[in-house]
Amino acid sequence: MTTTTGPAFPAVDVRGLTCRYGAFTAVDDVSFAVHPGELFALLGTNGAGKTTTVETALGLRRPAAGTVAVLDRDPARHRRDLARRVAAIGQETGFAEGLTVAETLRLWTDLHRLPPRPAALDRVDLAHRADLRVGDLSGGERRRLDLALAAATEPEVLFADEPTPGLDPASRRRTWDLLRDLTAAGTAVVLTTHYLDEAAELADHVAIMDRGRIVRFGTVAEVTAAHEARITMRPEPFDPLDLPPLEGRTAIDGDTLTVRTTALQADLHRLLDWAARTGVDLGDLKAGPATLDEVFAELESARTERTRA
Ligand SMILES: Nc1ncnc2c1ncn2[C@@H]1O[C@H](COP(=O)(O)OP(=O)(O)OP(=O)(O)O)[C@@H](O)[C@H]1O
Repeated sequence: MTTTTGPAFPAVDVRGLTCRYGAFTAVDDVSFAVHPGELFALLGTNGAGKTTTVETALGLRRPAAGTVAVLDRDPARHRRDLARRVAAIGQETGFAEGLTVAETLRLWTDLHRLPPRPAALDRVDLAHRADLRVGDLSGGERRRLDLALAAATEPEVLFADEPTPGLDPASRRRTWDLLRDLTAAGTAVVLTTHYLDEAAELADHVAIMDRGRIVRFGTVAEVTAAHEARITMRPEPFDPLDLPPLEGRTAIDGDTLTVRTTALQADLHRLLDWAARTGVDLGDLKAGPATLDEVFAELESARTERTRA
């Protein structure tokens, strides 16, 4: 856990990481650092290289080039040493089907030489399932057990690979709360997710990977601010020829006007001024920065255009 001064090194330090499967480069010169108490989200399309990056940080693969340090150690050489301090929850869970939930938790804490922690099940709302065999749990309950076990060890680093698919909204919220509790207690969390709302909700920093490379990095606000903001409205009465000059690009679809702009405030001001002068009603007016979804869509369409060219 975090000391009052904090360690001098990041909890996870990835520099120039390159991973290959034969001749295929799955991760290409990737660098990022995650500090204690920080949640870092690794986003990307299918096959972007997220799992390969995480597996390398867990010491399951060796890099073709670059370095990975977890708690200042090489995870491939110090896996056993790090196992007590680093937790991972993955897309596949490998529990003994015949044990009950409570027995599984007990076995887990024994393995980690920890005192029994039955309250760990409360944190993921599984206490009422304590006596059920793991084999009888639903898919979502298994994911919650996976998270409960990881959290019970109070890890210094947690790799959470897609922790919420298949969870109902309440369980998803509870998982988010638990991840927040862990970071508040000083755990460095590396989250891989396809849910952009999850990243926007939880992450201090995000990196978007595309075909092995990090193509965007920063806080969610920084990543979205680098893309065009959007203003939409249904002006009434609406004569497109009467619009004031704007810096952004306008598009009209039926009675809806959309403006994509890098000058959100200035263009909004011009539109409000125009509406006040001309008596136009700006129905359903919405204005805001790009969302992570829109950033993804833009990256995707830029990629499609490059492929076509
Ligand atoms: N064992 C392997 N042998 C060959 N290629 C592999 C192997 N494992 C992964 N790959 C390829 O490496 C690339 C990166 O895979 P990876 O699983 O890291 O992506 P990901 O971002 O986690 O994807 P997803 O979001 O679909 O889980 C993909 O193109 C994948 O097909």
